[in-house]
Amino acid sequence: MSWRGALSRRLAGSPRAAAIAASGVAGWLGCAGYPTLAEPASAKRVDELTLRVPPRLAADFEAWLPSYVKQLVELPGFLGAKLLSAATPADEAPAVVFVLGGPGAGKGTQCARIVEKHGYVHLSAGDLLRAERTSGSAQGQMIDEYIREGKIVPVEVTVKLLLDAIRADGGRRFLVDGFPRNTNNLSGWQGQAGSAMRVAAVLVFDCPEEVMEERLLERGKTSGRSDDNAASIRKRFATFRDETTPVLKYYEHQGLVTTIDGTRPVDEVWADTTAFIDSLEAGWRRREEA
Ligand SMILES: Nc1ncnc2c1ncn2[C@@H]1O[C@H](COP(=O)(O)OP(=O)(O)OP(=O)(O)O)[C@@H](O)[C@H]1O
Ligand SMILES: O=c1ccn([C@@H]2O[C@H](COP(=O)(O)O)[C@@H](O)[C@H]2O)c(=O)[nH]1
Repeated sequence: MSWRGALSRRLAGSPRAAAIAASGVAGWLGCAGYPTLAEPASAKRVDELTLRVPPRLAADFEAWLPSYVKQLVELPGFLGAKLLSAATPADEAPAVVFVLGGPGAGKGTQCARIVEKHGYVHLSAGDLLRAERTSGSAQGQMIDEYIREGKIVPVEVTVKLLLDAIRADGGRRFLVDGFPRNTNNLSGWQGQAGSAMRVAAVLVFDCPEEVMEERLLERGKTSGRSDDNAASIRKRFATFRDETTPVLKYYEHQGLVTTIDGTRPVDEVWADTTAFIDSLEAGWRRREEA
């Protein structure tokens, strides 16, 4: 499958910008372990740029690569690159902060404090899935198996639960905790929620596996969670490393990621977390006043 997009039209007549964009795209695809750029833009005049993508990845790429490329060509120095359409939804759309990090990194703990101090609405994708699992719905058993195995539930299920919760709440500032977990989640979100929601930031809690494992085993003594045991924890770590890392890379390239060291005591992590939310809010206020 070849992917062709608006990039070529926007870059027509701007070979320098195209070459930079091409090497950026190729570098990123390479470092994510995906196939590299098939036809680098070396011609004097660039009318079209083609990326070859294996069929199993085609749907993912179609949904989110174009928006990534849009971000790329907006960077300063990309001479002549013009957007044909807005890269981000209107500012009026409800804002979402994705909260990511390995299992046990402290996402839920910090989110609870953000809710209390800053008034955000906290939606944990894992909590929504656990609630759906016990609701007696037909898909409950399927969700149960995925969670136990540390695998990622099909995106249609998760995005529907998230969007239903967002719409039911009607708020303007949401913390979406533990999502998107893989590139399929990302494309599903962009397809179903992309135009209605604004991803304002991605907050990542960084923590080594040994520390997270200790926390989860301790939590497992009382949590009642079917995946807080040594075997499931190992699988969850592997899923995070293999599937969530490319999502983090994607948002890093968009300049949306803030990483906080989650290894420290809760209060120290919180000091950085609340400072981050304050700076996010200050940025919004400045934009509103401008
Ligand atoms: N900074 C910290 N220091 C020590 N323990 C912590 C810290 N943050 C959270 N914990 C504890 O570690 C466990 C996991 O924390 P938490 O549930 O917030 O993580 P999480 O990232 O949301 O996990 P999961 O992805 O598995 O839901 C909890 O028992 C929590 O009390
Ligand atoms: O977007 C998501 C979020 C979670 N899952 C599944 O749930 C478990 C538990 O998630 P926590 O964030 O630790 O509560 C996770 O291991 C996945 O199996 C999911 O599929 N998609």
